[in-house]
Amino acid sequence: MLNLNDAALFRQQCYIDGAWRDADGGGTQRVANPSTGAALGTTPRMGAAETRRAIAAAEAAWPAWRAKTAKERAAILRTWYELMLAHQEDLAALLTAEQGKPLAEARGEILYGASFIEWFAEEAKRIYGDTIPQPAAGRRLVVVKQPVGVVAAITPWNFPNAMITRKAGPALAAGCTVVVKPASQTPYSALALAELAARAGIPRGVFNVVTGAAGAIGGELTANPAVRKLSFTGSTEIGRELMAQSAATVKKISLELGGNAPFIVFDDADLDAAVAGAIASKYRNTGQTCVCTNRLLVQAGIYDEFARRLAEAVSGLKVADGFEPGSQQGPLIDEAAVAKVEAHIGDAVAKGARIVAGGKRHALGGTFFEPTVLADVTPEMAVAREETFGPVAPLFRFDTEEEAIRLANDTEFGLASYFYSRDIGRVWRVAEALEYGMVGINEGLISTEVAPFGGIKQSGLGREGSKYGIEEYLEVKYLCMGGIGA
Ligand SMILES: NC(=O)C1=CN([C@@H]2O[C@H](COP(=O)(O)OP(=O)(O)OC[C@H]3O[C@@H](n4cnc5c(N)ncnc54)[C@H](OP(=O)(O)O)[C@@H]3O)[C@@H](O)[C@H]2O)C=CC1
Ligand SMILES: O=C(O)[C@H](O)CS(=O)(=O)O
Repeated sequence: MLNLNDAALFRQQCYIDGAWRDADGGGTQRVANPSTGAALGTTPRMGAAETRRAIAAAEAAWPAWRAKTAKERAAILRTWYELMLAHQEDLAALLTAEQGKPLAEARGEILYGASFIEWFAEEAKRIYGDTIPQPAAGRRLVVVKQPVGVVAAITPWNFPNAMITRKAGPALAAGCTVVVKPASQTPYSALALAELAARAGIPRGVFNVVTGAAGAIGGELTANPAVRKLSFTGSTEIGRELMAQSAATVKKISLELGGNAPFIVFDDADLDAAVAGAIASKYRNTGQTCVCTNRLLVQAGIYDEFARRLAEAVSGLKVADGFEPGSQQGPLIDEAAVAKVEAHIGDAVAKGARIVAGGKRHALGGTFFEPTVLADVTPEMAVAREETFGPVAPLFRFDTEEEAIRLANDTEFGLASYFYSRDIGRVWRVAEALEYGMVGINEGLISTEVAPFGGIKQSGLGREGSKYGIEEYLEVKYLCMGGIGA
């Protein structure tokens, strides 16, 4: 069981209108540790009725929350941030227990998640408008920005803390109120955030967490006209559905969806740096991030040496329960994730790829999997088109810069991309030619609260973090004042 310093952070009820609630019918859903399969506890299996009440609470809380000054909201958010830091160990333990990632990564996620609250506490005070030179005498034109209203946030299991704060931070800073539906596999991080929100002085109804039947909850969140904004992070498939469901009430929408990140290594790259970057980009969270490298495109002249060095480094990664000291690769989230990894490896090998590291379920059993490197991978293989979302690094070979760019862009996704080169001309040519929302240049880890995170094409809409992120939660209002005389 969990040994938290502050047991009150482990919550098995939903948080609605400032109170801890069970589902109307008392239904619950089991939450398990993906490493051991052991039950951690349950959370309420709520549906449309409870969600309606959460939305009503958020709507009722909105006028008072938006009426606070930016400085007042900033101070409360800052307190929430400081509480997250003070409880980092407990939040990290909850996260590793329910999601499986190594404790070191979970601690990092808590800091990353908290950084969005810190950042947007500051941004709250910088929501500026405009004055516009009047086009006609006697008028004055002004632009102001106002909060969009009640926000629905639906978040995935792979970053159960940071994907919530990356939405709630700007939303609350802008003066909006929020209803969160976390992933059913990882609800406890969200509920702990609600407990700390209450302690921080975030008023009842401003921040709500509902767990349960995704379709029913999502159906209410997307259909209820009181919800004016939907922010979703998860698969492209579900993102499309939610976008369609939101159309009837014309909601503002932000989507952070799937990816198929290329990682290009040119022959002028620093190979040690490229190997380190590939490890960081590919195997973080056991390959379960939307910005993980999904395809490695390696120039022919250095292909064999890069493959050798990468296979050697990957073979040294420690696969272990997230709580085991030194663990670098935790379990995959569930059996379906393992099945997808096995299917991608099987398809590639059947079509001529070679396994140069790993390649099968780990001896630990369960959903642990050997970190894997595949060589001689070609565009006909499933790994070229589908997001593996697991610890598999498929190596494709290319000859020319033009070929690398064509291969890299040959996907409906456009979230993150990476390349390694020390040629300044090539760096600018390739960075400008890649059709992605984000480009790592000689860097494998690029996510930060200060930069705009997001994709193009079918990887999503909008940006999270940075000065751009708060715009997603604001409406622009134009004031035209007449009758002012000469
Ligand atoms: N671009 C990005 O930043 C990210 C993208 N992803 C992508 O998401 C996928 C893996 O994450 P995963 O969590 O499985 O994605 P899913 O899209 O299955 O789930 C994401 C969230 O959506 C909820 N959900 C599922 N179906 C519905 C529905 N019909 N109506 C409303 N909500 C619904 C889930 O609830 P429940 O858990 O109850 O099913 C969960 O909270 C990968 O493709 C990955 O690339 C993941 C993280 C970040
Ligand atoms: O959910 C994800 O995969 C995150 O968006 C990736 S990151 O922001 O932690 O890099």
